[in-house]
Amino acid sequence: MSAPRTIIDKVWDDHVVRSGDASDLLYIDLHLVHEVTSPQAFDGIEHQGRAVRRPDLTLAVEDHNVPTDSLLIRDAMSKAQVQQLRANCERHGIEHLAHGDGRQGVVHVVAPELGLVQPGMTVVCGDSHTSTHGALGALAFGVGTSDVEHVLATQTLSLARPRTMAVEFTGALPPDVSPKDLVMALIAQIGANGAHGHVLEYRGPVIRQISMEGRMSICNMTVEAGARAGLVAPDEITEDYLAGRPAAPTGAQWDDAVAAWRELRTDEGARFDRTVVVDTSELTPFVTWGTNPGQAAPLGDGVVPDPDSFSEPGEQAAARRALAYMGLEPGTRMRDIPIDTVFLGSCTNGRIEDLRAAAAVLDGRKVAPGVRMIVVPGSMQVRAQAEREGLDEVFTAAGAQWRLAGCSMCLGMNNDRLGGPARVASTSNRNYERRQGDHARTHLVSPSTAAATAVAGHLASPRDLIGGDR
Ligand SMILES: CC(C)[C@H](C(=O)O)[C@@H](O)C(=O)O
Ligand code: SF4
Repeated sequence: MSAPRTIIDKVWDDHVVRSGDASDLLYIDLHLVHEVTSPQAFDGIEHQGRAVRRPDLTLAVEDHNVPTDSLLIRDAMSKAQVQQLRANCERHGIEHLAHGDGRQGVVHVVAPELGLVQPGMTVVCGDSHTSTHGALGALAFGVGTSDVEHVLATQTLSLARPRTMAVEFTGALPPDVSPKDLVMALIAQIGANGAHGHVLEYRGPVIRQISMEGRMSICNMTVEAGARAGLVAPDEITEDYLAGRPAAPTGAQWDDAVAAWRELRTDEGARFDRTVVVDTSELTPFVTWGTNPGQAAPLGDGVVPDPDSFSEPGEQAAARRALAYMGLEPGTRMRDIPIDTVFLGSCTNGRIEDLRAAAAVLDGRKVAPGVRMIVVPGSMQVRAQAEREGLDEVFTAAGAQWRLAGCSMCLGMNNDRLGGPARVASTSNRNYERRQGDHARTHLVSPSTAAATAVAGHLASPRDLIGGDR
């Protein structure tokens, strides 16, 4: 009998075209492309007179640069980049979802909802949050532009075999703790670089209860722990999510696929290079106070930490710098931090369940005076579903703006970039300095925390609103 293997090793081994000492050449089953990291890659292959090897395994989506308040791209640079993507896709016969297409959206929301990502696949994209797709049991990596070129030309990629890490969420799951809070708690526990060089398998009883959307939020933020990728072994939740999606297999092929997916799990006794356990029983919603996703505290009783309380000099310096940028004083209770802007959206939390969670909190309530909230569905399909459920009306009645799909305020590559000083509660994944605007201070939060914060005008959880202004 062969030695027990992790699911990570199984997917890897299944895709090795050629093994080498330092790295293996892997076959790539799905290549996702967006306008920001692909222009030079297309230029590169054209310069060498090469064709795209498998246009049929490639999908392009416009997301980073598109405005979400209109279909008209006013910014000249954004327009040029989007037009270049369209021209490249046309020349190479690649399916392309343009701004205005009913399936357009953030690439990491779009590909799973079309059923393109399936268990056991390898997926790459020139984008760090490609890790999202691990939720479906795929090995999904973000790559750089030179790798995008390599994949376009050959449908393969040379990669060093990663170390493996098991992340076990154990314990009861408190009702107000969302998948976003779980992954923020993990990153706060191990640090923003704590999983460097690893691929994670999320395991244990808690992950089994979490929906596909929630698993995507968790896998999405895996890169914020420094990991290359993270995945969840497929189960019935995965099968139910995929059944009936446009690109999912049907008939006898579906039955064969499901039989194969059921075998796709870590063998008993397989060794991980590292194991991390996160006890979820005592968690409360998590929010960041600093300028990397690991600089986070529980909203329940958390305070802005004193930089001197960290043991490492590097951490102390990072905390000092973060507090200066964020304009925060040590000892301030997290829930006392006032907010003027709320962003609900992104590939972390722009899915239908995220919008439902926020709408449940906003229903019958109002966004606080002086607070601006924008709600940006992760895809046009999410937008349509939300409208079928009347969620858009809940958002607009509360005073929030209801937008088209795109990356929007997650990062400043479109006209949702914040011009002046702002303090933002954001459901996205990065709180780096200047990411949302030159003077923007970002606090990462879950969708329900974002909604409660919009109502309260300061960082707050839904529980804080009870007995309040309903
Ligand atoms: C623009 C792109 C390369 C970038 C990424 O790789 O993640 C962006 O999506 C982000 O979230 O910062
Ligand atoms: S939504 Fe944000 S994190 Fe996701 S791909 Fe777009 S910019 Fe990157």
